[in-house]
Order: sequence, then C-alpha cells, then structure tokens
Amino acid sequence: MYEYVLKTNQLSKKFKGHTALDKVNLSIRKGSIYGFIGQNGAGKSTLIRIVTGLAFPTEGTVELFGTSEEQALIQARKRVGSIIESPALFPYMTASENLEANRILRGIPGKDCVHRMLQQVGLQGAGKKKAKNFSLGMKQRLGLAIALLGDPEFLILDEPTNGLDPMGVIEMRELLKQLNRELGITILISSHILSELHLMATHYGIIHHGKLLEQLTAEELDEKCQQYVFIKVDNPGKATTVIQNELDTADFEVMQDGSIKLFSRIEQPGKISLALFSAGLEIEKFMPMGEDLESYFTKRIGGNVHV
Ligand SMILES: Nc1ncnc2c1ncn2[C@@H]1O[C@H](COP(=O)(O)OP(=O)(O)OP(=O)(O)O)[C@@H](O)[C@H]1O
Repeated sequence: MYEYVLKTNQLSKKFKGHTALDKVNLSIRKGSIYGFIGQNGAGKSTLIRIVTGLAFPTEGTVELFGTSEEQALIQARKRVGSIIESPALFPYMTASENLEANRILRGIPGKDCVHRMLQQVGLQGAGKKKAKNFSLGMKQRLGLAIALLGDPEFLILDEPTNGLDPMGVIEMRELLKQLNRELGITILISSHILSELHLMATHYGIIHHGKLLEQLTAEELDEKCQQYVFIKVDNPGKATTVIQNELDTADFEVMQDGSIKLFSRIEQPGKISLALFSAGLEIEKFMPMGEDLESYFTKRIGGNVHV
C-alpha cells in the first residue's frame, strides 16, 4: 500500500538555461486536497505537465501510487484524471456528446458512465445546449466530468477556477470537496490565489521561482494566519476575569509571561480596551496581531505583491 499518491524527488526542469523547476520534493498524501500555490510563472504547470506525462524532467523522478518505474508509471497515469489549462471540449457537441466522444476516444467501456458523470458535476440538466454556449462555470464542470471518466483515484486540476466569478469559485470548491469526501479522490489543485484554495485544501505547497518553499497542513496555515489581540497589563489574572465577565468570552490564552492572546471580539478593540481600562488595569501593550492568507503568502514569497 502507498501512503502518498504523488511524490516528486529532486524534480528539476530547465528550458534553455532558465530553471522552471528547481529540485522540487513535493508529497501528496492519499485522501488529501493539495492546494498548489504560486504566482504566474512559478512552475506549477511545468510540474503538473511532468506528473501527467506531457513533459519530461531534466532531472529527478516522479512517484505515482508508490511507483516510479517507467512502465509502471504509464499504468499509474491511467488512474489519474486531469484538467490542464482550459478543458478541451468539442464546441458543437452537447455535454453528454462530449463525454461520450471522450469515453470512446479513451476506450472506457460502459456507456452508462456518461450519465453518472453528468450527475456527479450537476450537468444532468444541460440537455441539448452545445458546449460553445456554456458559461465558463459549466465548461469547467464539463471538463471535470471528462477528467472523472474512468473513475480516477487522483485528480490534477491546473487553475480550474481561473476566470470564474466568486459564485463559480464556491461551486467548484463545493464540488471538489464532495468528490474528495464521497469518493475518496485525492486532488491536486493549483492556483495563484491562496484564498481560492482556502476552505477546500487540507494541505498546501507554496512554489516560487521553481522552488518549493514550504508544505504545510491547513491547520498549520490557519494557526499562522490566526488573528488575535495581544494584551499586556499589570494584572493578567484580573484581566482574564474582566474578559470573561465583561466581554463574555473564554476564547483567549494566557502566555507564560502573563501576556494574553484574545482570539474573539477582535473586531471591537475599543470595547476591549475600555473594559480593561474601566476595571482599573494599566495597559502596557495592546496590539492586533496575525495576518490574512494573502499577506502570509506574499510575505512567504518575499514580499512581491504582483501575483
Ligand atoms: N515550453 C517552455 N519553453 C520555455 N520556457 C517555458 C516553457 N514552459 C514554461 N516555461 C517557463 O517556465 C516558467 C514556469 O512556467 P509555468 O507555466 O510552469 O508556471 P505556472 O506557475 O504554471 O504559471 P501560470 O500560472 O502562468 O501558468 C516560466 O518562467 C515559463 O516562462
């Protein structure tokens, strides 16, 4: 059995002297939703193309479902579904005809899977409408249905929310979460916007200039991005009583040095300071702390905000 669906080992890709991937060691645990985040040109598509067999690495290896042997990898890739860049659709065919054409092209037996895939992505009502007349959200759903043909265990999606409106992003997120939860499909999803992966990804990998800077779990990211008010007063014991009684919350932590991290009521700094002040406490420090997702990402890649 394998614990990781995908592992890359010192994976590098050079294009005429330009290093697009630089010794990347990425690992995706079975059952996870891996958010692969990086600015445009960071190397996401290059890695995805190598993993799916569309490009070759200059150095390093790819391990899929526990195997990195060349012939076995060809078989392993049959267990992977992908959307790379925009999904390739036949514009003059309906959703169901697109799926049927892809099913035949890929030699997948059993016509009944077409209907099942349409249902899975919520396109069963698309009827006679041709793909060229679909909204971008519908096109992405159809692309996903095509990627799901053959019941893959691992889905690789390169920027599937690119160009979608906020509602479309939410729909895609819910759909992917459902596929992960109900069918146990492991998902690699790339994006250049961290907040689009948030609420969906269980793990993250941050890539910048071809280097994998960090891999972390959703819990670790949330912890790093948790917002709180840092409070230092002359009498921490009294302050905690005031917080509980006056602010009606126990969502705080007293640190060893007596400073307090208050995690709720943070949108009411005036109310917090007034409560402490009115109780006769001397406030030495009072600071909102923590950062949002995008600023964490920006800081991690070195402060360049142009994504
Ligand atoms: N076929 C190619 N020939 C030359 N350079 C390439 C080629 N493909 C990619 N690159 C370069 O490699 C780097 C990584 O590109 P890649 O497409 O992997 O980035 P990305 O993170 O997917 O960005 P995007 O979100 O813009 O697709 C970029 O500098 C790109 O210009």
